[in-house]
Amino acid sequence: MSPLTQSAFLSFNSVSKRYQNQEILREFDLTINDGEFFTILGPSGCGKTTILRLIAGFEQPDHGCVVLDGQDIGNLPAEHRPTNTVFQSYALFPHMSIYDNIAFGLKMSGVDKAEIKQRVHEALSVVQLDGFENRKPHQLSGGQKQRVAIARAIINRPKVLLLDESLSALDYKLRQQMQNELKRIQRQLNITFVYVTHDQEEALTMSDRVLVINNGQAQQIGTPREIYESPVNLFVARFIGESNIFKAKITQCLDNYQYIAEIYGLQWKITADHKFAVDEHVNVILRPEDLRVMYSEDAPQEPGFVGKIIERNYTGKTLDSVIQLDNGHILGISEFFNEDDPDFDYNINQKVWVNWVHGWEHVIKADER
Ligand SMILES: Nc1ncnc2c1ncn2[C@@H]1O[C@H](COP(=O)(O)OP(=O)(O)OP(=O)(O)O)[C@@H](O)[C@H]1O
Repeated sequence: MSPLTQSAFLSFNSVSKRYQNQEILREFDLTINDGEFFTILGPSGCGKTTILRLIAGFEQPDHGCVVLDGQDIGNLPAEHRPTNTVFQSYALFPHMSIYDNIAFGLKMSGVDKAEIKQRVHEALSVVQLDGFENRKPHQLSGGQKQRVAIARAIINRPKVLLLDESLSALDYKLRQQMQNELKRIQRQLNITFVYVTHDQEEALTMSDRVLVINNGQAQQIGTPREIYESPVNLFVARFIGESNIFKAKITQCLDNYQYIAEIYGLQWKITADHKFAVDEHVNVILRPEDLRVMYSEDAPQEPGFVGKIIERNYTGKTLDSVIQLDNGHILGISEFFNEDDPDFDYNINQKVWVNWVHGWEHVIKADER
């Protein structure tokens, strides 16, 4: 099902929450759709885990309500909510077999043995750990422990699975594998996943939609592409990926949201999705891969910034350079190697000329921080 056809399933309606003197959320609104992979992304301490704990029932709102599948769950104890949480620490019982770890919740609820057996095997199959039931947690790798934690969390068929920085204990390669695994599991089970992370790459890779939050305030909610390509403010632009932010002034309004803007003394044609007026100040945001660089001696007769290479890093797929413009500004550039020029490189201090592909810029008001 595409996210566009899904309906509101979990919502925060004007929720406020404070701990002692610290206000974490104020009149916070949020809508999560049925069956979507929704990620809450923000810096440390911004309130991500608090949102998850409010859904799980480990915390109660001071004001406002949390509605799940049409029901206000504010007064429902955690153990009666149709939610389950996967913690970063796995929280497995070390002395129990994998089978008993996964069966634990069902045994406690008095489910009969034959059904437990069937459901444990189903859950192990979903996380692709068939045959591991007799091992103990210490006989598993980090990734396998994480799968057991997921199997345990899905065994009682929650409507919402909450995942708190669930992959951050894994090394880079394993984390990438588990990102694909989580997406596969979510699609297979078709339940709503709410995933909390401070890792923007993880958020972009896995999610149907992402909430970017800072200081308890929603900054932007959108698909990974919307968040990356059309950040609504400078916080989102800086938090998601790398950004080159040019301070600009509108000098002429053309048709169809096109403008001439002055940046560092040069006039540039820019396209925006807002109306701006002459003399208005804006920020023009360009990602490192949006900029074009040429050796100075090859520069065409077009407007361009001039500067020199002060750093160049080979990453395998790209050459990432830092350029200092003659006016002192610093730009980050990322260029993909391609068939025409598979070995291009720069020397430190090499003089270069920089511009960008017209239309790839993203323009926001100067006061949107
Ligand atoms: N039980 C508590 N009592 C008092 N303050 C708390 C409590 N739990 C969280 N806080 C504070 O609330 C703020 C938000 O915490 P929260 O755990 O929601 O942030 P987070 O975005 O998940 O951070 P991180 O990415 O570091 O886990 C932090 O300043 C934290 O210190």
